[in-house]
Amino acid sequence: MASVLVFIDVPGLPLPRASRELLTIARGLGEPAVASPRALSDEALQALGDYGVAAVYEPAAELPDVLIAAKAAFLAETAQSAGAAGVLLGNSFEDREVAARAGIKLGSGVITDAVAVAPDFSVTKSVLAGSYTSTCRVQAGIPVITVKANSVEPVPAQAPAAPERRRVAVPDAGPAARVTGRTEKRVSGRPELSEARVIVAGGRGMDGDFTPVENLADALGGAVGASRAATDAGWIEHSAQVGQTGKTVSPQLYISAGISGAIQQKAGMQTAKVIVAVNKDADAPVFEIADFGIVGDVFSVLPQATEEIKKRRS
Ligand SMILES: Cc1cc2nc3c(=O)[nH]c(=O)nc-3n(C[C@H](O)[C@H](O)[C@H](O)COP(=O)(O)OP(=O)(O)OC[C@H]3O[C@@H](n4cnc5c(N)ncnc54)[C@H](O)[C@@H]3O)c2cc1C
Repeated sequence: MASVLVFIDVPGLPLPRASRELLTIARGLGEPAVASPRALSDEALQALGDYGVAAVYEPAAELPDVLIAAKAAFLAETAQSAGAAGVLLGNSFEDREVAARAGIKLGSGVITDAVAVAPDFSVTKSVLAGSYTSTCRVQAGIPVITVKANSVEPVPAQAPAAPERRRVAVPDAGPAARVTGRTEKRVSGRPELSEARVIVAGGRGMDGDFTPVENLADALGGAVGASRAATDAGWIEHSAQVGQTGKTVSPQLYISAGISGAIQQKAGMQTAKVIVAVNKDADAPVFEIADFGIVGDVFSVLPQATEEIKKRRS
C-alpha cells in the first residue's frame, strides 16, 4: 500500500486532536507515515503507532533552528524518499506555508482548507466566503493537502503499529535566515483557536469588554475568537481574529456574540457544525447562518449562559 505522509510538527503528548484527525484521514488513503522535523521520544512514537503509523521520518541531522524553509526542505525530501502517494498537513498559517514551499520543491499542486479527502485524493473545500463547496484534485506531482481541524472524528487504528524510525538527509536546509530572539507567549490555558472544538467569539457589540466572552469560553473549555472590528479596536489580540483575513475555524460549536455577520467574518467560521448567534438586532445577517439565535443583549445573555453551564457541570 502506498504511504501517505502526515507532517506533524512537535507531536506533543497526548497527541493533539488535529494530528489524530490527519492520521485518521491518512489511514483511509493508504499506509500512514509521519514526517517530524524533530527527533521524537519513544512514547511519541508509540502514540503515533496507535493510529497505525508504520514509519516515522526524522531529519538525519538537527534542522537549523525551527524555521519554515528548513521544515519544507525536509518535508519535500521525505515525500520523495518515502515515495509518498500524498502529503497531509494541518491548516495553520505555518503548516500552509510549509505546504506551499514543499509544493514548489516537489513541483506539486497544493490544496489548502480541505474539509474532506477522498481515497483518490479529491478534496472537498468551502470557497468564496463559504458560499460554495468545491471539489478539486491536484494535477501535478504528489498531492500536498492542508486539512482544517475538526473535519473528522479521530479514531485509533484497530491494530496498533510499531513505527520504524527512518532518517532523512536534507541537503538544502541551510539557514537563509536565523531566529535571533524569542519572547514566550503568555499562556491562556485555552485551546488553540484554529483547533478548538468550541469557540466563543465577540464583536463590536462587546463594547470593549471581553470578560463575558472569556467567562463563557472557560465554562465550555473553549477558545476565544473575535471579529476584526474587535481586534482592530485593540480589545483583544489580532491572533484571535476569525474571518477572511484572520483564522479559518471549523469547530463543533461557534458562539457568535455581538457580531453582525459580515461576509468576511462568515468566510472564517461558516463551516462550524453548530452556530449560535447572540445579537440585539433581529435583522443582523449572522442569523441567516445561525442554527440557534438569541435576540438579546450580550451582557445579559452570556453571563446567564455561563452561570447555567457552571451550575449543570457542578
Ligand atoms: C478586505 C476585508 C477583510 C476583512 N476581514 C475580516 C475578518 O477576517 N474578520 C472579520 O470579522 N471582519 C473582517 N472584515 C470586516 C468586516 O467587513 C466587518 O466590518 C466586521 O466583521 C464587523 O465586525 P462586527 O460584526 O464585530 O461589528 P459590526 O458590524 O459593527 O456589528 C456589531 C454587531 O453587534 C450587535 N450589538 C451591538 N451591541 C450589542 C449588544 N449589547 N448585545 C448584542 N448585540 C449587540 C449589533 O447589532 C451588530 O450586529 C474585513 C473587511 C474587509 C474589507
